[in-house]
Amino acid sequence: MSDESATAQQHNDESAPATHHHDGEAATSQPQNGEATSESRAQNDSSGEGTEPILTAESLTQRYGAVPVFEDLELKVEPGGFTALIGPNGSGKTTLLRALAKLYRPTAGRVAYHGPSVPRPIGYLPQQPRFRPGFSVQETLSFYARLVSGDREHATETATDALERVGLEAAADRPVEALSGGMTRLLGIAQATIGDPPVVVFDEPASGLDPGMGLRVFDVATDLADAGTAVIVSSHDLELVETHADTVFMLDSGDFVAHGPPNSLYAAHEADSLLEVYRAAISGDADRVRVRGDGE
Ligand SMILES: Nc1ncnc2c1ncn2[C@@H]1O[C@H](COP(=O)(O)OP(=O)(O)OP(=O)(O)O)[C@@H](O)[C@H]1O
Repeated sequence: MSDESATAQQHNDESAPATHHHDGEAATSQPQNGEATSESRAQNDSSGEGTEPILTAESLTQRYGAVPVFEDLELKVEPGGFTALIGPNGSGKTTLLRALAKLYRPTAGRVAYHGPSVPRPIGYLPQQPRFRPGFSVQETLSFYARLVSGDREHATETATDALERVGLEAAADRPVEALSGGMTRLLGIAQATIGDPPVVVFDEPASGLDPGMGLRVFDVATDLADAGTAVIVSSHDLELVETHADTVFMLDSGDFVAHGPPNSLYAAHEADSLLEVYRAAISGDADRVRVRGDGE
């Protein structure tokens, strides 16, 4: 299967059509306020103080030719934490998330998974999930379930559980090519959680979604974190991030320019919102996309 979101083990082509993929209409989504959930969770500081990390990046460096995307990044992710990665377009979020999902070998440094030995340690939602047309939502997820566990008998049940997790069960029989963008992303999230990986990495899961659906997606991620999964999410929606994330990493010019729980970041930057922190911490002209290697 070519979908990188499948087993998160050394796949390289995120955009390659997989054996299955998606598009969808939202099933009923009743947005919940993720803030209370986030607050009720322990404040996990991904600096790793006090809790054993489940995923670490050490001296992580990625270059394309001579052009660096990031250099010597250090990162620790704890079980049950909601970690958000934010930063300007082109700052390297997708590149970093794919490294964290162990989908490619970085130029230097390493990503290490320290969790339990399971068939699927890390689930991954690509920025633009695609599924092979001609299959229904249920068939698509059943396929992934068989792929991850090798268990044909329980594949349907596993697929149904994953669909219910994202509220997409009403679309179970719909062909994946007949799903809306939001439904497709929900299917991608369901796919990424097949096999209950201890770590999930979601690349811009709320991108292109209406506000209710975006909130729903972040609430699903919060539920996963509450259940003990280490959740790593990139997003440009700073409001969703500040109401859901335990820890924020702000990536800019190849470095983490801010890192910590939202409240700590407000205090450190004398800010009242993540947007204010973002404006204070991110360098340069906010009106222009900075292209790495172009004058940097
Ligand atoms: N395969 C590649 N070859 C060369 N350069 C690449 C490649 N993939 C990414 N880059 C460059 O690496 C930088 C980081 O890209 P990346 O997609 O990781 O950024 P991002 O923060 O996810 O951006 P966005 O918020 O726009 O999705 C960009 O300058 C991009 O052009």
